[in-house]
Amino acid sequence: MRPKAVLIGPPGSGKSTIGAALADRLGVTLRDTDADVEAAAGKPIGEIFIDDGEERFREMERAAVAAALTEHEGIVALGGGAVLAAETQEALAGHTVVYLRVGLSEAIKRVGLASARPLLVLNPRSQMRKLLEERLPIYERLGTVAVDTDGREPADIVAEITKALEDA
Ligand SMILES: Nc1ncnc2c1ncn2[C@@H]1O[C@H](COP(=O)(O)OP(=O)(O)O)[C@@H](O)[C@H]1O
Ligand SMILES: O=C(O)C1=C[C@@H](OP(=O)(O)O)[C@@H](O)[C@H](O)C1
Ligand SMILES: [Mg+2]
Repeated sequence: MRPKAVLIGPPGSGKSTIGAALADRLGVTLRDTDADVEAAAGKPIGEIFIDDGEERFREMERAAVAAALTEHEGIVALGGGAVLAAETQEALAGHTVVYLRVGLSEAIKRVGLASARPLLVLNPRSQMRKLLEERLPIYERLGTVAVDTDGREPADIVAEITKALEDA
């Protein structure tokens, strides 16, 4: 069993939103590993960070990603930081990995200032800039398909991904 596509990219790139629309379009279901971690912990990600720390969140995230990649046949959306784990980088080999590109300003606009994302609560703009600098090379390397999302409607992005999957 393997997903039709795995979505990666920074927070605000649209992994969860585009993932749901893409799954709809393909008549399959979306598995969002952030939701899996929340279900396993029985609390929102913000609370996991506060109560248990980021390390514990990353440990749960690695397990959620490993399970989704082997159990799910539809679309899988990862959390933005999941690709930092060497184990996850290795597990993604051989999968169709769609990298959703987003620029700093648009990512900030999308996640908003009152972000539910614990890493972006303090100084969201500088945190996002740092995060992009660290991660962009990883996303670029792991993505087997890369799609620009700035200034584009979800439907347009979904159409491009669908076509890329057909051509693959
Ligand atoms: N192409 C897009 N254009 C405009 N807004 C978008 C687009 N993609 C996502 N969004 C919005 O950005 C926010 C973050 O999207 P989300 O899917 O949660 O991103 P991610 O899962 O990558 O962090 C949501 O409010 C969503 O509606
Ligand atoms: O970039 C990150 O490290 C994170 C991104 C979030 O997911 P989204 O990318 O879906 O926002 C979530 O997993 C957590 O807040 C950590
Ligand atoms: Mg998401």
